[in-house]
Amino acid sequence: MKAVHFGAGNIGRGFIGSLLYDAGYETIFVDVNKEIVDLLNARKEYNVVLAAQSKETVTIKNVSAINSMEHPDHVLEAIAEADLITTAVGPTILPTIAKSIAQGLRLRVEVNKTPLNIIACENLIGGSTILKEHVFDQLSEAEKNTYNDYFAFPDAAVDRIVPNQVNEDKLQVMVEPYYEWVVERSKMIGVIPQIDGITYVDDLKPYIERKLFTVNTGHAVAAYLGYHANIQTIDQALDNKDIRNQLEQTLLETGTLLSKKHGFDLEEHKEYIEKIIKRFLNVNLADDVTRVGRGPLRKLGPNDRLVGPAKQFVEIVKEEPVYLAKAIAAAFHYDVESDDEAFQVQQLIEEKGIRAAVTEVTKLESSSHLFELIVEQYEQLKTSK
Ligand SMILES: NC(=O)c1ccc[n+]([C@@H]2O[C@H](COP(=O)([O-])OP(=O)(O)OC[C@H]3O[C@@H](n4cnc5c(N)ncnc54)[C@H](O)[C@@H]3O)[C@@H](O)[C@H]2O)c1
Ligand SMILES: O=P(O)(O)OC[C@@H](O)[C@@H](O)[C@H](O)[C@H](O)CO
Repeated sequence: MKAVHFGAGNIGRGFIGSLLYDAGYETIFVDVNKEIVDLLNARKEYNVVLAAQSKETVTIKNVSAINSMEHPDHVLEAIAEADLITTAVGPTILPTIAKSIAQGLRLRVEVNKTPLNIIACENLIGGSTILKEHVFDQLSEAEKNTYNDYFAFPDAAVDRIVPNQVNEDKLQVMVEPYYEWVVERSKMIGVIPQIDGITYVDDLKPYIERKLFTVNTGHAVAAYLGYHANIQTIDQALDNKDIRNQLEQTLLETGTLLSKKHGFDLEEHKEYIEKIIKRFLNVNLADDVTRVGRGPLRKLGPNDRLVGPAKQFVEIVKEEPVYLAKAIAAAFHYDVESDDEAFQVQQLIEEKGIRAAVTEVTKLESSSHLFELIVEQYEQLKTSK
């Protein structure tokens, strides 16, 4: 069995590649990073190290890679032959890889008319559905009809903290021991892949919202407030009493929303929160706040981990999400120079002011209470810099 995985980065090698190997797949990574691609092809294996005291190491074999800049035609051939396609490139890269996926599917319908599942493993609600839209934008009306019969894009939620890697061995990846991969079975086509570690569910919405609005919302709180307080890593941010309290209160807001919206038992959900906080406290990860805070333009988007639950909290819980508002305000203060999205947000604030920036980035109505709350918190944080 062959899997083609787009993105041989942290989650690609450290999580998806590892589970695919355990399930007996030969994995062909597609990436634009020449150094990683060349190393994968030279060695055909790499190590995954658990960020625990044991430092347990597993060797992932049966892998190779294609540089999509140098050999775009090889990518198409690999897609034509694949039994499964997965991605972990980051939400903003999906439109780019959609072009080669569309061309690969075109070749596939000529040479290998078998069903294929394409699973986007990104931190994004409806990630595979969005990828499908980008792929279908490349197709004619006639092609769309045919391709719907052969190709499926089941949505997924992936959870494993994989920090930036600082290993001498460029292929080695250190990952936390915990992982969860949930895939929407009802949207799949053909034979369901037998991969240990995948939980199949009929409706992904509750699972992706629980993951994004707890793990990633909590992470964002620690990252943006940690950065504001000149703290370097997520575990260190949680050692700060105020940030820890802000994180717990924010997750109580999203927890209240999730239990009201999806019927999660609030007490059980609090245990889920506790487990996540313990994962954040893992000192072996040394997870930099700038990795977790990366891409604030995306993270401040209307449906992402901060504004998404804040809006829904107002609609469903019918109270003011004061802690989420503070986290959003902190994200607007995130001014890491090397982060293109942070630069864009800061430039927007400088040129048009915070009110216009909040409107443009979050798409919130400027007449809403939530909007005022964010601006108010933004001004307050200014004084504590
Ligand atoms: N790291 C984590 O803890 C974690 C956990 C769960 C989900 N995710 C999600 O997984 C995705 C990837 O995150 P990551 O941490 O692995 O990032 P990463 O930067 O380590 O990996 C992304 C990889 O994609 C490659 N890439 C960029 N453009 C490409 C292109 N056009 N074609 C093919 N490959 C391309 C990059 O070279 C890189 O190797 C994101 O959506 C992220 O939200 C990350
Ligand atoms: O990957 P991002 O940029 O969407 O979010 C940063 C982190 O919150 C994220 O990578 C987590 O480590 C991961 O989602 C844990 O499963």
